[in-house]
Amino acid sequence: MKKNIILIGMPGVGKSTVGVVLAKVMGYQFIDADLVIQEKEGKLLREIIAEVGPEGFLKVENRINSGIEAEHAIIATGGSVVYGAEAMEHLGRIGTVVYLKLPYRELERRLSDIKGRGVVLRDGQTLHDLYEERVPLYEKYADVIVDEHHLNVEQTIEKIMELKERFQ
Ligand SMILES: Nc1ncnc2c1ncn2[C@@H]1O[C@H](COP(=O)(O)OP(=O)(O)OP(=O)(O)O)[C@@H](O)[C@H]1O
Ligand SMILES: O=C(O)C1=C[C@@H](O)[C@@H](O)[C@H](O)C1
Ligand SMILES: [Mg+2]
Repeated sequence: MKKNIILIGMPGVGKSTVGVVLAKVMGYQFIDADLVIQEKEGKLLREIIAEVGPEGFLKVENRINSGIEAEHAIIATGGSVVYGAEAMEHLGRIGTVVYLKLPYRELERRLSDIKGRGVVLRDGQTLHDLYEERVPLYEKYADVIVDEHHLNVEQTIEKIMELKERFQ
C-alpha cells in the first residue's frame, strides 16, 4: 500500500490549504514541497527564480522533490512539479497522486496576485496558456482526480477521504 498522498494541481487550487487540514484530519504528517525547497536552498522561491531563472528553478524543484522521503504524509507540491519527470516518478512511487482540479475561470478568480506567488511563467505566456499546457500533465500523473469546483475546503477534504479507500 502506498502510504503518502501527493497533491498536484495549478497554483492557487489549494494544495497547501487543503493539505494541511487533511493531514490533521487523517493524523498524517504534512509536507509542503515549496517549503522544503526554501529550507534546503536557504532562499525564498522567488529569490531562486530570480537567480537561476524559471528553467533553473524547475531543475532545483525536480531534484528536491526527487529526494523527499516520507511515510504517512500529505505532500503538497508546487504547481510546476509536473515538469520534473524524475520527481513525478519518485512521488508516484511513494504515494497516491491526487490532482486537485478547478475550471480555468475559477482559478483566474483565485489568483489575483499571480506574480507575488512566483509562478513559473515564460516570457509572453499567459495564465491561460499555462493552464492549457499543464492540464494534460496533471492528468497524466494523477492516480485520482478531485474536481473541487463549488466545494469549500472541508467538502474537498471529505471528497478526498471518500476516494481514499478506493485508491489506496
Ligand atoms: N475550496 C477551496 N479549497 C482550497 N482553497 C480555497 C478554496 N476556496 C478558496 N481557497 C483559497 O484559495 C487559495 C489556495 O491557495 P494555496 O496556497 O493553498 O494553493 P496551492 O495549490 O498550494 O498553490 P501553489 O502551487 O502556489 O503552492 C487560498 O487563498 C485559499 O484560502
Ligand atoms: O505553479 C508554479 O509555477 C509554481 C508554484 C509554486 O507553488 C512554486 O512551486 C513556484 O513558485 C512555481
Ligand atoms: Mg502550495
